[in-house]
This record gives sequence, structure tokens and C-alpha cells, in this order.
Amino acid sequence: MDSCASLIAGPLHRLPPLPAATSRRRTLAVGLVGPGRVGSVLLEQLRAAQDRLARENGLDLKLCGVAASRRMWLDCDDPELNARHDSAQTWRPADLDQFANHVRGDGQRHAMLIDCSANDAVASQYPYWLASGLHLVTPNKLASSGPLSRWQAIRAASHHGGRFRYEATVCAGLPVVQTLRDLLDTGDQLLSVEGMFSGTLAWLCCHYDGQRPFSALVREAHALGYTEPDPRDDLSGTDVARKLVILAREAGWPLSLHDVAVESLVPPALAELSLEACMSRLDELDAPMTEWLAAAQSRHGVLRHVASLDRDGRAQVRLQVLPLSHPFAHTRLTDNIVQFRTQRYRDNPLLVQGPGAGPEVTAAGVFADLLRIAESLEVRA
Ligand SMILES: NC(=O)C1=CN([C@@H]2O[C@H](COP(=O)(O)OP(=O)(O)OC[C@H]3O[C@@H](n4cnc5c(N)ncnc54)[C@H](O)[C@@H]3O)[C@@H](O)[C@H]2O)C=CC1
Ligand SMILES: N[C@@H](CC=O)C(=O)O
Repeated sequence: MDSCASLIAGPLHRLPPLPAATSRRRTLAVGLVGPGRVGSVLLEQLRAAQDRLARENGLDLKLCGVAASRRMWLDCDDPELNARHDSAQTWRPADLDQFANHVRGDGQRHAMLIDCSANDAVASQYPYWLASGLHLVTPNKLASSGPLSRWQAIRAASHHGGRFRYEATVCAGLPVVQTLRDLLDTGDQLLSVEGMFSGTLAWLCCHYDGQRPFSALVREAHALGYTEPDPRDDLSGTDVARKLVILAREAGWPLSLHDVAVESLVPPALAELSLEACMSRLDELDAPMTEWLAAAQSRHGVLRHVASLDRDGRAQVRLQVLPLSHPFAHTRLTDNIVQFRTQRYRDNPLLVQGPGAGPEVTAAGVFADLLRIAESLEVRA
């Protein structure tokens, strides 16, 4: 008894890692597009893990380039190149074709691009990148929820060329796309999905109690890295509609954005402005949101941003007043909830819940996708 107690009393010591099998050593060249909030944290996570992955997983990550919207840095982690420039990282005007070619190298090595932008022109490159054998991971929702024909071209290219993963496009680091994939691949059938898919709106609904204006909270959510680069994508429901489209397509349903009924929180006067002008007039959100809050308080309920999708193609996104007894009423901070109803989980749905926005959790979701692809790569000399 005593010896058991002493065994469990202190902090657990980590088991020694198994040495990486030398026969499993792989090198993966990586180029990052979009070093913004998620992209920069991802670079930090990759750099912090580089030695451990080489030692314990036999994976040599070669971070060989970063492309922003106007500039790109090539070989920024290549000591030889950096040495020629007094350790300064060199940059040149951004050119995505050049960047992709640089990361691909001679085509003999495994190479991956990570798109952490929110840019449609970058998403348009996916079919070509994949067809050329580059692997691709991304939290950018524009490819998977954009024009169906482009999505089909991306899927086709990924069947014959590089591998493509996009887990972080839905609920950031939560295992949502993979969970659905596993259900479908094991023969289950999706009936419907319901939940809260916006980390930003979850956070806003939890914090908005009338003490501070809604617009001030939106600014804070933006500064915390929860919102899209343009917060109107969150407030209009478009970002959540994209996530529904991604899940629907994963299930083989040909949904597009225009099929989703969305109730926007963005007043028409703000919708047409430049991002800068909109941010300076955010207080125009306050009056309508005061009314929403009063409605929730008068019904002793809470505000929640809820979305649903079913196999008949009905898809909707809207703010609602929910009673305190509702399962979605007691979420915290940026919590997302995804409730899958399937043939197997018909009476009691399968739930995925947890933080659904923020650079750290999103970057970790992208990183996990990178590792899944890396695990599946064959060893190359
Ligand atoms: N912030 C979050 O919690 C989550 C974000 N995402 C997605 O992650 C992506 C990145 O989000 P954030 O880092 O928050 O945005 P951000 O605005 O901070 O970063 C985007 C970066 O992409 C760069 N960029 C824009 N156009 C480019 C181009 N043509 N070529 C190269 N770079 C370009 C921008 O300069 C910026 O550095 C977005 O697609 C977003 O939807 C997904 C899940 C959660
Ligand atoms: N802006 C998004 C980020 C994740 O997709 C959200 O708030 O959910």
C-alpha cells in the first residue's frame, strides 16, 4: 500500500522515448505561405519540435522558405545560405511559382507547402501544387468551401499526387474532419450535424453581458487572434457557413456556400466598407446587439451562435436565444461543439467539444496534419 502511495504521490516521470528506427528516417522540406497569426505560431512550434522529431520520430524537417503576400524568404533555415549573408535571412519579391519550385527542389525529396493565408489566389494554386507531387496542409477554408469544380480538381489531384489535409479548417485544432472521415470510412452514414462552429462568436456570446459594448469585445477577439483576418467573415456567419460546406463535402454532399441560409450580424452599412473603414465604425454593431441581449435576458436564456446541416441539404447559421437547460448553454470561452448524428450514433449523437479558435490551437491542428502526412511517407535515400 505504502509503496503504491509513494509511486503515485510525485509528478510522473516521462518514459524514455524509443530511439527512432534508422530505417524509418525521412526528410520533409517545408515551405510556409502566410506568416500571420497562425503561421508565425506554427513556425515557432515547428522549430521547437525539430530536434525532438529528428531524435524520436526519425523525421528531419527542413524549413526552407516563408512566403508572405509581398515578400518571400528562401532557405531561411539553411545555415550554409545564411552564412553567405552574415546570418541575415534574404528576401525577394513574392512569387508563388518560384516558391513552390524552390520547396519542391529536384523532385526527389518529400516536400510540403503549408498555406496559412486566407487568400483565394493561393487556394487556386492547390490543384497544380498537388499534381506536381507537393504535399499540402492548410487551415485556409477557401479551397474546401469555394467553387465545387475547384474542390473536385483539388481532390482529384490529391488522389494522384501530393497528400492534402485540412483538419484545422473546421474548429481549429479539434478533431472534427478526421472524426467524420473515420465514421464514413468505417461504413457509417451521416444524417445531420449541429453545433457551434465559431470560436469568435462563442467567445463573444460568453463575454457579452452589457457591461462593455459589443464592438469593444469584437476588437478584443480580433487582437486575441480568434477572428478571421476580416472579422465580418465571422459576424456575417460566412466563416461558419464555410465550415458546414466543408463537412457536407466530406460526407459526399455537393453543398455550396449559396445553399446555406445565413443570418448575418453585420449591418448592411458596414458590409460594403473597406476593412479599415469597417473597423473604425464597429460601434454600429452595438444597438442591434443590445436588443439581442435584452431578448435573451427577458427569456432567462443565453445567446448562442448555432449552425446545422442535414442530409436533405438543409443548412443554416444564426444567432439564437437558448434556454439555460440547452446543452450548448454552458460552453466556455471559444468552445465549439460539433454534434454528429449518424446511423450508428442516431439516438445519442457523437460530440466533439473544445476551444475552436486561436493561433496556438489552430497551428497545432495544422502541425498534426503535417505529422500524419509525414508518417505515411516512404523512406527516400
Ligand atoms: N485564427 C484562428 O483561430 C483560425 C484561423 N484559421 C485560418 O487560418 C488562416 C490564417 O489565419 P490568421 O493567421 O488568423 O490570419 P492573418 O491575417 O493573421 O494571417 C494571414 C497571413 O497570410 C498572408 N497572406 C495574405 N495573402 C497572401 C498571399 N497571396 N501569399 C502569401 N501570404 C499571404 C498575410 O499577409 C498574413 O500574414 C486563415 O485562413 C483562417 O481562416 C483557421 C482556424 C482558426
Ligand atoms: N475565426 C474563426 C477561427 C476558426 O476557424 C472562428 O472564430 O471560429
